[in-house]
Parts: sequence; structure tokens; C-alpha cells
Amino acid sequence: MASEKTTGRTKVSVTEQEALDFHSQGRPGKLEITPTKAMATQRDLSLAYSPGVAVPVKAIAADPATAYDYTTRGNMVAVISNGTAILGLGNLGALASKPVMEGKSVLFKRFADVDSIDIEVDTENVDEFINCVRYLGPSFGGINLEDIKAPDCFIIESRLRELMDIPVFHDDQHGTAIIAAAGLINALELTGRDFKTTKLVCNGAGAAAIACIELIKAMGFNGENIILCDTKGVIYQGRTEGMNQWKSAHAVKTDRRSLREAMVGADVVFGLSQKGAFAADMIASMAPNPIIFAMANPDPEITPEEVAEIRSDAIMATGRSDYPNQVNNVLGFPYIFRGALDVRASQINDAMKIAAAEALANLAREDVPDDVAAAYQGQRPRFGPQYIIPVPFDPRLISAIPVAVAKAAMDSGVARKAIEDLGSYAHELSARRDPIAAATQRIYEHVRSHPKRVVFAEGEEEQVMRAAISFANQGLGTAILLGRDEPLKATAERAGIDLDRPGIEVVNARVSTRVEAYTEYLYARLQRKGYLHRDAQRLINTDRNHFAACMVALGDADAMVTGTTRNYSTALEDVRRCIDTAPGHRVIGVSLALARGRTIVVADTAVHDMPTADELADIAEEAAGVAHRLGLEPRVALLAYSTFGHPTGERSERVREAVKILDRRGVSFEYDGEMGADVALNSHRMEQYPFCRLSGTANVLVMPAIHSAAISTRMLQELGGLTVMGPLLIGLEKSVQIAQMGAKDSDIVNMAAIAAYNAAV
Ligand SMILES: NC(=O)C1=CN([C@@H]2O[C@H](COP(=O)(O)OP(=O)(O)OC[C@H]3O[C@@H](n4cnc5c(N)ncnc54)[C@H](OP(=O)(O)O)[C@@H]3O)[C@@H](O)[C@H]2O)C=CC1
Ligand SMILES: CC(=O)C(=O)O
Ligand SMILES: [Mg+2]
Repeated sequence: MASEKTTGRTKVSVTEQEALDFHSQGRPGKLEITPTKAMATQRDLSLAYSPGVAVPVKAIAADPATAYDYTTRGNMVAVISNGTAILGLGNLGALASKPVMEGKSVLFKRFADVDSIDIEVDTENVDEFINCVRYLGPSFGGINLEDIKAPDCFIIESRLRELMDIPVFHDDQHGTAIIAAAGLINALELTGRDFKTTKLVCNGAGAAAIACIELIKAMGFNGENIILCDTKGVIYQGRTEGMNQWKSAHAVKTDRRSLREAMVGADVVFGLSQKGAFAADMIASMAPNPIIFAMANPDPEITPEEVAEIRSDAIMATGRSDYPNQVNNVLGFPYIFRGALDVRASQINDAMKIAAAEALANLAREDVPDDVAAAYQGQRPRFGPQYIIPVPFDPRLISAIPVAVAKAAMDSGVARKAIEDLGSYAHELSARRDPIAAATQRIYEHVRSHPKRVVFAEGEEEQVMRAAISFANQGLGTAILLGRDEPLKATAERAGIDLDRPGIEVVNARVSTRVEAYTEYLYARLQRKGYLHRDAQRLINTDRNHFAACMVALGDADAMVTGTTRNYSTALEDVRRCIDTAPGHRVIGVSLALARGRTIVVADTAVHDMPTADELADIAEEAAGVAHRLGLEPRVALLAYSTFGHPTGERSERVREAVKILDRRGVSFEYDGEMGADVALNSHRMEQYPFCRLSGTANVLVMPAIHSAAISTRMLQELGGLTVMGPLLIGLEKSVQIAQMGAKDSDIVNMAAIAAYNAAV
């Protein structure tokens, strides 16, 4: 099964110097703390600190549950270690564990928007450790214990669980167990095995190993078929050396005594021990199609390259990110805590762990979107021996795992807060990670309750097909794929896409009964613009944009999306031959610049090269309308390089004139200009112009020309860390969106959803 290509590393590993430089550069370490409230004025100080702070103090004293409303507690997890089992490096002490603990905190934030702080406790004494942690409950919504050696970790975790009323979760135990179980479910499925008869050897009998065995047993794995090994060899019934109660619980009747003996004929081996613990002959002695999870970090028990030299039929996973199949608790802890925090769970129980493992296993079986393919350097993994588990950068994890965990918490009675609508919760979760998801959430919700028929003009393209399927699967309506039968089928087959499903229609322009109607419609529009009847016929027969636009014009579809194979202006010209400007409107392009909690509408980013003053005023009106439809109260800044006449210059003249035109029109939204972007977006800069008519920083920026619009939005995206969405096409009589050339499937779905939304409102 394994091949050179697939067992090879997915990227070159890092050097030791690179790792040190990464940690020391800039501000040393990997974390900083950022306030969430402005602390700019005397008033802010009075609210955040004395006297204002006394009010929530009293409220919490009266009702402790309100701490979730007034403090960080509900979104804050402590990562706590004493450094006695740092990865597979052993007991290197509390201080040395800090880079790992900071790393875990960063991953909490990066993947699940959970705030987290590392706490290193400098004691190996179990009671001292428990005493230190047990009093920290008021500060946190959960405790993530990390890299504490067995058996101390078992005692520490169970005592703290009794003493504290928030989830206490030893990640190396349960996080690892959940991911290993998910990988195992899929590897068993791929090799035609089951939980009842599969024979598993687990090397290592510490924190991670014991928890893995316990979880898979709880899921139905036959315990008699599991042999556990440690540094002394097989843990058999009656063994006395190096034992403890947790090992004894899994001791089996067997006459095998060494790992080497145990592995003969084994179907599965888990390595949760140390680098290099698996020798070549052990791997060779396993059953056909063996499943090898070498999970020790940073170096596995055996590498995929070494396994590939021994046999080619293995399913291989490691704990590292530079090989395929990363079985690592990073796939679990951020999302498990996210779900637990959101329902204010009092603990993380078996039902929640099993739900997480199953959700993870299911995700690996689903079609992979472009964002995930990007995490694989453009290779699109398909469920199989090289892809049994999602990658940590899979953007779907945030909406899949916490939902499963939160639901299991509610069903098993440990949730202290209910989530009524798990569908909306899943959307909120995506929005926590992706600002586009936040901005489009309203749009998606609206479209879901008013589903539309959207024609995807470039139906033969793979990413367009994926977008269409996602559109239909999300309940946004019917996706009509335009394309010729043969190429469409060939692409679908090559990409492993099944188009035969509800919500997908395929239309072939060549054999459509509507060709004549579209041709007549187009000819009537173009006959006085130099087009012959046969020109119109050729456009309908051979050009998918014209055919799709006519479908929308004549009501055979509600909206259209195109653009991935042609440049924007060409696609726009095609569309405008078939569809008029909406009466009283101007066609413009609007981009949305999205930062956390802030959406800025930028116009015109697509149509008018160097707008006149009149056109600028129209653009301001159209863009204000967009802001309004997005639920924003528009504050429009007409931008220039000068601010209110300084420095003087002809170039700002058009912009000043546009403001006067808006005055004359008596529009009902706030606007002002000309002003620089710094004044428009920064309240302190704006305060220097007390006469400025905007009541706050601008949320709509009208650019003086298309080049400044294009340059600034692209710079924002590349340098400013903002997400820019669009340009969105506004002002046509029918709803059409043009995606960027080469757009990813997720971008195309967003465009299709926006097109459907515009058709609905
Ligand atoms: N991929 C992942 O997500 C994770 C991987 N891990 C990895 O698992 C390993 C163990 O971690 P953890 O359980 O926290 O540590 P512990 O210290 O709790 O347990 C270590 C266990 O490994 C055993 N062991 C050590 N060396 C060998 C060996 N050569 N042969 C057989 N057994 C051996 C020890 O045996 P004895 O009891 O005899 O001392 C002990 O049972 C580490 O490499 C760690 O990086 C851990 C968590 C997550
Ligand atoms: C991944 C992890 O937590 C470990 O190796 O300890
Ligand atoms: Mg760990």
C-alpha cells in the first residue's frame, strides 16, 4: 500500500538552529496578552478599574455564574505541567516544559479561539502539585494537564476532577486516546477489520498508552486481544516487576514476554513509548496490512521510511506534522475544550470523548475542500491508507468536533448551559476562526430559509463542482452545473466527485431546449449593436457565461456565479450583454475587508476606472446600500490623498465635488470627505477635525479610482493580515457574482451564496 511518494515527508524538517531562532526572535516565547477593551480614556479607566470594576465584583459575589458574563473565565484554559514527561524526552523539569506548554496555549487560540495560559509547577510531589492546582478554579473554565508522567498523572487527574467543578483533562491521556481511536476506526475500516477480533499491541504503559487502551475498550474493542508492553516487556497477569494498578488492570494471560514476541502476527501496534523502540524484524513479523501508529514525539518508534523498506502493505501514522497521517492530540484538545466551554461542562466524560473520536473519523471520510488541499501543499487527499485522519489545519474541525462534544455533554447531563440550535452553533464556530464566515453567516442563514437556483457557469471545473456540491449540501438551494456531458463526467470521475445527488442539476447548453429562446432574447438586445443573428446564436451555443446569464435573465435560474476561468472584466462584459443595470442603480464592485469584529466596505473595486464626481456619488450610495444590507449603519468616507483641503491639489477636486453632490441629493446616510484613510479609520485622527460629520470611524470607504482601490485592498490582505472578500458585483438587474480567476471552492460557494442572497432580498 505504501509507496515512496506517500511515505516520504510532506516537507523538509526544521533544523535545531531554526527552532531556536523561531523561539527567540522578536518578543521571546510564543505568547502575549492583549486587552479586549479599549483603555484609552479616563472613562475607560474608571470602567475597567476603580470604581467601575466594583460592580461586576459584587454581581459575581452574589451569583458566581455571572463570572462567565463579566470575566474571561468562560473562554480561558490553563495548560499545566510539572515537566515530568515532556513529549517523549522524559523528565526534564517544569522550566524546560515551558516551550511545549506555551505551544499548547498557542494552539488552543489558533485552532479554536480558546484563550489559554501556560503554568509550570515546579514540584514532582503529587500532593503539592494537586494543592497548587486545586485552588486555581476561579480563574479558568478548564484545566488542561500536560506532560505529567504516569502513574502520577492518573492520581493527579482523578483527585483534581473530584476537587474542581470545571473540566480537568489530561491531554496526553485523553487527547491522544481520542485521536488514536479515530485513526484506528478508519484504519480498521480500510483493512476490513473490526473491534472484536483485531489483535493490538501497545508499546508504552504510561499516561497516553493506558488512556488509549481504556478508550478503545470503552468503544467495544476486545480487551483480550490487547497486549500492553513497557520497559520490562509484556504486562502479563502475575507480573510483579515495575507494576502499578493501572498496568495491572490491562494485564492479560499470555506466555509472550517481550515486545518482539508480542508483535508476531499482531494486526495493530501503538507506539507510545520512545524513539526507535520498533525494530525492523518486529514490523516484518506483523500480520498482512498491519496498522502501525508510531506516536512517540518528537521522534517516532519507527519512521515511515524505515517501514517502507521493510514492507509495503502497512498503514502508517506518526505524531509528527511532516509525515502523512499525523495522530497527535493537537487534533483534539482545542476543539474538545471549545465544545466543553461552550456548554459550561462540569467535566469531559467518556461520552464526549467518544463523540469527538467519531466526529474526527467521519471527517476524514468526507470530500476534501480546497482549504484542506492547501494544507497538503495542493495535493487533495482522499480517504485511504495515506489519509485516515484530518490534518490539524483542516478548517472543518472547528465546526465538526465542538458540536459533537457539546451535544454529548448535553445528552450525558454534564452541561450547565444548553445550546438550542446546534446548526447555528456550528456557524458561529466557523466564524470564530474565519472572518469571512462571520460576515457571511447572516447571508447563509437567510439563503437557507429562501433557497435559490444558482447556475455555476463553469461547471466543468473541478473546484466549481466541489463548490456546487457544498452549496447543495449546505441547504442553500439547487446548484445548476453548466457543462458538456463528457468533460464534466471525466472531471467528476478523476476527482472522485459524485454528481448524482439531490440539489445538483447538470445542464448541457448544446442540447438544451432553451437555446432558441436565449438566442432570440440576446439577438433582440444586440441587433442594434452590430451583432447578427448568428453571432447571438454562436454566443449562446459556445459561451457558458452568455448561456448562464440568459438562464438568469429569462428566469430559468435565480442567480449566477462565474469568473474562475476568465478575467473579471471579460466575464463582466459577457454578463452585461445579457443583463441590464437595475433601474436607478449603477453597477460597481464592492470588496469587504474583514478583521475580527470589524467589516469595512470598499468601493469601487471592479468597474469604474477613474470615476467622475457624479459617479463617485453614485458609488457612495451603492456602497452605503451594501453596508446597510450587511446590517451596518453606513458611515461613508470619500477618500483622497488629502484631508479637508490639505494638501491642496487638483486630484482631490472630484472627491470634494462628489461630497457636494451627495449634499444636494440629500441622502440619508452619514458621509464626509475628502479625507485620508488614516482619518477615516482612526478615531484619534478624526478628532482633529471636529467638524467632520461622521459620528465614528468609517465603515464604507469610497476610493478615488480603481487603481487605488485595487492597490490598497491587496496591500491590506498581504501585509495587514485582513481577509478581503470580493469584489462583489452590485447594481445589476439580476443577481450575478464573478469570482476571482482560480478561486478556491470555498470562495466560489461564498460568491454563490451572496448571489442567491441578492436574488432573495
Ligand atoms: N502523538 C501524540 O499525540 C502523543 C504522543 N505521546 C508520546 O507517547 C510517549 C509516552 O508519553 P506519556 O505516556 O505521556 O509518558 P509516560 O512517562 O507517562 O509513559 C511512558 C511509558 O513508556 C514506556 N517506555 C519508555 N520507553 C520504552 C521502551 N523503549 N519500550 C517500552 N516502553 C517504554 C514507559 O515504561 P515504564 O512504565 O516501564 O517506565 C512508560 O510506560 C512519548 O513519546 C510522547 O511523546 C504522548 C502523548 C500524545
Ligand atoms: C503530543 C504530545 O502531547 C506529546 O507528545 O506529549
Ligand atoms: Mg504531551
